[in-house]
Amino acid sequence: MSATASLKRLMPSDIRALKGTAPVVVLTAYTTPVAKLADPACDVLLVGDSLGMVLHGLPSTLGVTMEMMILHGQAVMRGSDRALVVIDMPFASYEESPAQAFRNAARIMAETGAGAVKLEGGVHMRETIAFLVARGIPVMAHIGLTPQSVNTLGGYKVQGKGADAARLMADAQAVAEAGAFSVVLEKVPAGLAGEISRALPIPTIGIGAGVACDGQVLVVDDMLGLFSDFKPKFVKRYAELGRTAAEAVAAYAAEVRAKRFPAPEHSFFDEANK
Ligand SMILES: Nc1nc(=O)c2c([nH]1)NC[C@@H]1CN(c3ccc(C(=O)N[C@@H](CCC(=O)O)C(=O)O)cc3)CN21
Ligand SMILES: CC(C)C(=O)C(=O)O
Ligand SMILES: [Mg+2]
Repeated sequence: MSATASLKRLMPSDIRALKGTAPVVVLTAYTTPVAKLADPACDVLLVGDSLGMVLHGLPSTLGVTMEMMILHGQAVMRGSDRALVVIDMPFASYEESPAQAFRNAARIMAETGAGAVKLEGGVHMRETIAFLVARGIPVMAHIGLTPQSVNTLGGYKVQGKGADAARLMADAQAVAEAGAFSVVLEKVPAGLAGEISRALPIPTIGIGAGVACDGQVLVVDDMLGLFSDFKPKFVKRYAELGRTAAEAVAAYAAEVRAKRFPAPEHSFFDEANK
């Protein structure tokens, strides 16, 4: 993040306009330091509700609260000045009614300054997405594997296989028609994701949805090798920071125990009192 915010931040309309020109690069970010390092390379920083599992040790995303999303959203805004920041609406903050969704989305926008929210659901969220967009809140949709519905989906399985393909296409068409500026496709067969991407006027952002999507997203801790509780097939590790960090911690512990740390160069001395 530069001290003088010279460049204008990307807006949902800019992301929408990338369709057919350049792939949309999305990573999650939950903190200021990670936002600082990801902002120059990414188009969108997603404050995902995956932060509940990755940062807070929750067993699923269902326990994530509005307060958690706003706190981490504020941290990511402070660490970025170029990428569009999109904040996940947490479980039970939008499903009840369009009015409930607007109240909570407006609070997220007002308290963080982020440019858009994301919510899970297709055909059944059509009315809610249209309600938010009509009232000034840009929405990124999320269909396919929607982790907040893990209990009704029966696990983190591939979605849209066989006869379910038509239903997923209907979800995609519904969120686009409702006014979403982009849609995440999670754990969808690559062929179907390509078909959806060609059919929609808005960019599709894939995670486990193949290379034919208009953009890609990964959880940053997964691709850096920092989160190792599970490794889905769709994750590629671009670094092994978890291993590097564990080795550094072990070296520190050994040096403290051996009285090799701190060395004189890490210590202070008073020449008057030796
Ligand atoms: N760190 C992280 N990365 C994610 O991609 C992610 C989250 N957390 N939390 C929210 C959701 C949940 N997601 C998931 C969770 C599990 C699988 C999955 O493929 N699970 C495998 C087991 C993988 C393993 O344990 O190695 C499965 O068969 O269910 C996929 C996406 C995607 N999202
Ligand atoms: C993986 C992305 C799409 C997400 O929803 C999250 O990080 O919560
Ligand atoms: Mg999410």
